[in-house]
Amino acid sequence: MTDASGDTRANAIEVEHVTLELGDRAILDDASFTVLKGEFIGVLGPNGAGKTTLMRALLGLLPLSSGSIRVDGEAVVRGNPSIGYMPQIRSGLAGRRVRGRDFVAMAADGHHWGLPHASPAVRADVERVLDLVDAHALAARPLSELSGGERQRLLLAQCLLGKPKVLLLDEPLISLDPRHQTGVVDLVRRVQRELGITVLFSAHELNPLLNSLDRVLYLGNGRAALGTVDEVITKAVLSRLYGSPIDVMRVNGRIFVMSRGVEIDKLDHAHEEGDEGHEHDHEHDHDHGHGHGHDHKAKGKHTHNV
Ligand SMILES: Nc1ncnc2c1ncn2[C@@H]1O[C@H](COP(=O)(O)OP(=O)(O)OP(=O)(O)O)[C@@H](O)[C@H]1O
Repeated sequence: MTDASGDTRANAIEVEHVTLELGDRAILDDASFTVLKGEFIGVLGPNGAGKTTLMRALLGLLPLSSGSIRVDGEAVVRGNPSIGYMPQIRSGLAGRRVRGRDFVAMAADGHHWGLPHASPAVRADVERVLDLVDAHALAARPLSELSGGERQRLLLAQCLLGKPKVLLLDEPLISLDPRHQTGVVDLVRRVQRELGITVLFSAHELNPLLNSLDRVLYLGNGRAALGTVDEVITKAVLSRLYGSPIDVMRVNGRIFVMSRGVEIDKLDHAHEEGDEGHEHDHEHDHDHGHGHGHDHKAKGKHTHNV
């Protein structure tokens, strides 16, 4: 967003006419939107809509077919210290004996072997982030003894190393029960406000985020819509993004997005529950090679802040 004087300093992420293609498919097609500094954005959309792909583009891991992206005023670049990234991980950590504190330290730049080899500056940063997420009690325990919610707390601590200005959190709620989901969302919201940073938090369900998010970025059909819940979670906008008729129902403060009478979250993600074969384990430099079997064809022109 540019004000009358052309000042863009309040912008955390500027996406301008971006097209992102994987294989012969346009995941985003001429999408434009602007996230402001200090916003908590819920990133939603059907399976395969491109939530992970967008994050990878922001990290400079995926070339843009066209358009431009700026993060904190700068063109995207690999290894951008302004960005903290939590990849979508749903397994692999539970079996690890590494202690929480060492696990956090392993994410510090150049300190893949944990605390014993870390510099005083890294050690201090590890303590700072453990404090931020209130994880000192977890720091001495092995990951294998922690709950999913507690491991998420340490993953968040890792993302906060180096004082990033933007956090990209890819589906942190996956595999968590509703109580732990609420705990993770509340924690991210608290830390985000405390530090005044910008958060993109992807999820396949809107309701756990409803009380925390400032705006929603909804992806689908090659398009993106960014706005408040009331602006985006509507029959008109979602029908456009899904490419088929969508109904939106509000019941007791919760919102249900329905397609032909069935809740769409359940349709889209039913196969994920306990589906070991579908797991993602994204590392910064790994290819994102899983397939979903959805056919998203970009149609027409798209996306803007609504
Ligand atoms: N290397 C690739 N080549 C072709 N298509 C790909 C490649 N990597 C991913 N895709 C496809 O691109 C689409 C976007 O995937 P992405 O993981 O970004 O979606 P998502 O919104 O994060 O989905 P989910 O909710 O399942 O995590 C998917 O349909 C995926 O199968």
